[in-house]
Amino acid sequence: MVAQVIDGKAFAAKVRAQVADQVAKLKEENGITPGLAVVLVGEDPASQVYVRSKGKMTVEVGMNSYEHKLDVDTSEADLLALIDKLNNDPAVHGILVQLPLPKHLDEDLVINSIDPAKDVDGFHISNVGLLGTGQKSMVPCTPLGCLMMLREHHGSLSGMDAVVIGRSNIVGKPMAQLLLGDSCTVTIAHSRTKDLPDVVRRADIVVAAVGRPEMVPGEWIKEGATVIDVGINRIDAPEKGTNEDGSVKTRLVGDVHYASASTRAGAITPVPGGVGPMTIACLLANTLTACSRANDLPEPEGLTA
Ligand SMILES: Nc1nc(=O)c2c([nH]1)NC[C@@H]1CN(c3ccc(C(=O)N[C@@H](CCC(=O)O)C(=O)O)cc3)C=[N+]21
Repeated sequence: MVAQVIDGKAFAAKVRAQVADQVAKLKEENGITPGLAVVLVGEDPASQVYVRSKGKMTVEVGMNSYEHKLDVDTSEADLLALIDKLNNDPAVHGILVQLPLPKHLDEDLVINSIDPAKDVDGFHISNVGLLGTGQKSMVPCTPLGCLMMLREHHGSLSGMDAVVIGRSNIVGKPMAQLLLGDSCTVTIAHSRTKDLPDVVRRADIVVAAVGRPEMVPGEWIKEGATVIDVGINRIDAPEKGTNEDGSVKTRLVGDVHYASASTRAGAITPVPGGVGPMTIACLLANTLTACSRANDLPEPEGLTA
């Protein structure tokens, strides 16, 4: 079997177009422009690239983008003061603090100081609890994007066996909650799981989110299963030659060995061009959702869990 490629890049463009449509309507009918504030502490180059692309797409869908770049040795008090200001700013409907934070900052404390209604990452304990109990919440962007792709491909997920590899608060755990919400039978696997190959072999849906390059080989995948690859790993690619400075060129790979998995899976997301673009699209969708709720307007259709 040759897997159907689930084109996250194209799907994300569709989601962003839907967001843009609804933002235009909000402006026209209600005079409201959704605003997203992104806070970046420090100068990690990968984070800077990511924050720039988020800012660009935010503006493209017609929202206001507020970028706050803070020095790497910003104090916790100063960061909390900025968050407090954003919490109280009516023009800001969504707040994202780019993770990871420098080591001297308490990530849990910082995240939990964001107004849960503006927590477009869905990382605040209050949103985690609401999601876990099936109540209306802000849903983490990456798992939401994965869920949208799975629903689009399958229609109903009811009764399917799903395995989530990875138990992070950012992806694994909320992904498992969403799959459970759609009536899958969910297994969360991790580094201590006994016989991971066997666990994966039973799954109709495999979500790989561990951050280890190509750790899931095709042989583990059940014929016809749907594979969602959350990993974005940069590895050396000597076959591509060297850069001008003599360093070896690199390429992006997922947590799944794509070539072998795509001969067994029914459908698979590529890296790049799969989950990554959907994450950003869902961030914009969440900002629109937060703005609609803040103004007692109906939930944007098709953009929430
Ligand atoms: N508070 C917070 N929320 C986040 O959502 C968050 C974060 N912190 N910190 C960093 C990670 C990383 N992340 C990515 C999103 C999209 C792509 C993406 O679109 N990637 C492209 C490839 C980009 C390339 O070529 O390098 C793709 O997969 O096709 C990548 C990475 C969100 N993160």
